[in-house]
Amino acid sequence: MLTFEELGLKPEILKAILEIGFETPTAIQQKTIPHLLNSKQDLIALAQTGSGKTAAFGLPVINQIDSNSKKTQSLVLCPTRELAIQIANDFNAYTKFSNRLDVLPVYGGASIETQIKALNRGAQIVVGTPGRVVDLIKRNKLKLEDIEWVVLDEADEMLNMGFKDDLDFILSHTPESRQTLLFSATMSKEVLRISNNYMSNPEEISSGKRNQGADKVDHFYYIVKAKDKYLALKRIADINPDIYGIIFCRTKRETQEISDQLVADGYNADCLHGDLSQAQRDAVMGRYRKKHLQMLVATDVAARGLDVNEITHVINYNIPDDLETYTHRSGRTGRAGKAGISMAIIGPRDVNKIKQLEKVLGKSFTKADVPAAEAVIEKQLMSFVDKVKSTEVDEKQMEPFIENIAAQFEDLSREDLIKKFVSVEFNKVLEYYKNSNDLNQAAKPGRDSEKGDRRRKEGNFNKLFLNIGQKDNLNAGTLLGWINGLQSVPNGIEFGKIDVQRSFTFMEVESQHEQTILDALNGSEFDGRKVAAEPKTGGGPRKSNRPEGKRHSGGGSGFKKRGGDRKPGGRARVKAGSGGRRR
Ligand SMILES: Nc1ncnc2c1ncn2[C@@H]1O[C@H](COP(=O)(O)OP(=O)(O)OP(=O)(O)O)[C@@H](O)[C@H]1O
Repeated sequence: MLTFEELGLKPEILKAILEIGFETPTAIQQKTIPHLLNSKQDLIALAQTGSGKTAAFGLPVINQIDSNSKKTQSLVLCPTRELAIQIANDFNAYTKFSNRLDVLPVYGGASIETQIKALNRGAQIVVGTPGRVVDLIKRNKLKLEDIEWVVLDEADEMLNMGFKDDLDFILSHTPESRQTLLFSATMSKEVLRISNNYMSNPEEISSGKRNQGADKVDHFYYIVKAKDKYLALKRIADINPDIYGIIFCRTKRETQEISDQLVADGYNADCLHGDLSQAQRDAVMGRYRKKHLQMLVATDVAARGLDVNEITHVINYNIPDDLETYTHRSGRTGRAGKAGISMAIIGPRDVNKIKQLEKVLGKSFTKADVPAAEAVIEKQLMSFVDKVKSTEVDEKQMEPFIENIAAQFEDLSREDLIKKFVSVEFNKVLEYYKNSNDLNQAAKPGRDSEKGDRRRKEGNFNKLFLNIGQKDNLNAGTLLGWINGLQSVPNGIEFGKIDVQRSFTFMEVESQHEQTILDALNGSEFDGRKVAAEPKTGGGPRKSNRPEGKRHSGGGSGFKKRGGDRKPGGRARVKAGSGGRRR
């Protein structure tokens, strides 16, 4: 294995690497550094999450920057401002001993004037998000005519976020002679599209198997009813008192809701998503990186590529449909050769998705049981005992009071005293778990199962039309999860084929339960949108004969997807996280 010295990096960079603490180059660095130092050929580099891709492009690019010129020579594009800041910070560490070399992060939500001033002073390397980079080019403040290296980091996510036009615009302002580098953990259709559109005859370098997740991550899944997902999340958090985790949710709204509920229940959590201001996002990331926050609830976009040390758990609050998303999520743990745990909380019909992930990732997932109340209580108690044992006593401060305190407890035996002290901390936990149920569910056949097919063939299914679709962040899995979580939907209803289109959905339901499902769906809300459902009678969506939102008799009108809304009659709906405050 080659050392950093043997790879041909400059002494000032080697000194910086030594100070950072990198001992040997990672597998992808072994391959990309010599290529980039010796060739101008475009490069696609694929390596698993957490394998050191930032240094794999950063070190060789920095090594070749002409620090005698103040012109911008390298542009790194990435999808989010957190990532831009992170990459710029990493580059600053690599350039610590390189004189006159400036790295500037540019991203939206922060003062453009400050960024323009810094650009006027000159920065050889600019790391930015596409929108802000376009803005700076249009204002003629960011000049790209001397760019030699363009790096596209998390390029697929940039396309997913709709930055295609921005990328076209930016790259059309860079010289043809530039070297374009694309770094990704996954080889997706988007990555291919980018290489076709923006790269010429790229060399492909990969380390490890394509699309493979981080090596040392163990994968687990829990099967629970949709309405119990939040309770399961709390139990997972409670049985891991030292958790330092990321919880991934589907939408900004869900991210905010779960985070709010966790905070209300006494957990040390906060959220990261695109509706927060720059200042809020910076504050959250700052607290999380310093470990002042134990749980970060995040959207996929906001947390893409984040490198936070020693994340213990990645929790998928729902299982994503595509492999790329799962790989990027689970890759927030198990970084730089460390171990990590990735968990998915899934519905009874989602097991087939786990099987698919197992196949493509080449890793097996272990089915785990949501811990029972007794186990959680024991774990919490023992963790408390450990904390008490390791707490340092400030004898000097304590001294004036101890005699008095001891006198107060004179009548209590040692055992009673312990019980009382522990109860101060634990009565709420014990109360919360007193009547708790087993949350575990057995796997049920997925919607494409043989049984489903057979029943469909037997003609037991009716087709429904729903006015929600992909643009409401819906897919078949989330639809089933949501419906199964509605209180008025009894267990055991079979669903057949589900066809989610952009703005509407067809779904099959057992004929004898058609009305139950229509009643439950009509008037309910999915992700803020009022749902209308009706039987599909041949030839396309049927025109509604009811005013929008008017419900069938006997159904639950106006109830929302989650979160303590009340049904008519005043009875509280099962609130995710019901059971009272934990602390
Ligand atoms: N040669 C090395 N030796 C030890 N640690 C390293 C080395 N190179 C990088 N690292 C560390 O590994 C971690 C992951 O690196 P980085 O963030 O570049 O991963 P990545 O491959 O870009 O991951 P992702 O695909 O998730 O964005 C960082 O904390 C980084 O400091």
